[in-house]
Amino acid sequence: MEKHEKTNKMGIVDKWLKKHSVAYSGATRHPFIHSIRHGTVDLSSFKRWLGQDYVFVRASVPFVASVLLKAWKESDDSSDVEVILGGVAAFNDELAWFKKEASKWDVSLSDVVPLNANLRYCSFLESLMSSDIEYTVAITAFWACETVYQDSFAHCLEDNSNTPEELRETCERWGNDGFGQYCLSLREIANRLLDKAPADVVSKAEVVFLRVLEYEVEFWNMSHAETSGLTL
Ligand SMILES: Cc1ncc(CO)c(N)n1
Repeated sequence: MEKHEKTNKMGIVDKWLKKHSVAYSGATRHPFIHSIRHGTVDLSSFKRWLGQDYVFVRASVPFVASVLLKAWKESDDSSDVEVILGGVAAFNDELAWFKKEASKWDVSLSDVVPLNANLRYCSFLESLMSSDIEYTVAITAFWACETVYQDSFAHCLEDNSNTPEELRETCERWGNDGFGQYCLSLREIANRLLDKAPADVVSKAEVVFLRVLEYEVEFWNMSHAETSGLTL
C-alpha cells in the first residue's frame, strides 16, 4: 500500500513543471526548435548552435563530475552514482559525435568563439560545482539541463513533425527513448532528495531550476545571433 502510494505521488519536480509550465515551454518549445520541427531551420543557425553546444558540453564535464562526487559522498542510495556515471560515460561518445557532425557541416570546432550567453551558462554551472552547493540542488540543475534537451529534441521527432532528414540524427541524440529514460532516472533522484530536503534547500533548488530554464532560452537565442549580436 505504501509503495503504491509512493508511485502515484506527484514529486516536487513534477509540481514545478506544472507551476512553471510557461517558463518550461519557453525553454523546450523555442522558435529554433520549432524551425527544426517545421523544416524551416536556417542552416547557419544550426551550425552556430552546433559549435556553441560543443563548447558547452565540454564545459559541463567538470560540472557533471562534481555531481557524481556529491552523489558518492552524500547519497543514501548507491544507484544514484550509477545513473550519473552513465551520464559521465556518455560524454566520450557525445564529443566524438560533435566532431563528426561538425565536419559534416564544415564547422571548425577549434575556431568556435563562445558567445556571452554560453559563457554565462558555463559559469553558472561552475558556481554549482562549489562544495557549498547541496547535492539536491546540483542534481536538480543537472536534471533540468538534460530534460530541456530531451523534451525539445523529442518534439522534433514526433509523428507530425517535418524535421529535415539531415537533422534527425541530432534530434535522436537527445530525443531517443534511452535518453528519455535516463532523464526520468535523474528526475526520480531529484524528487527523492527534494522530498527529504529542508525548505530552504527546496527553495534554492526551485530557483536553480528556473535559472536553468532561462539559460537554456538564452542558449537557443544564440542560434539566431547575427555577427552584430556577439554580445548575446
Ligand atoms: C545548452 C545545453 N543544454 C543541455 C544540453 C544537454 O546535455 C546540452 N548539450 N546543451
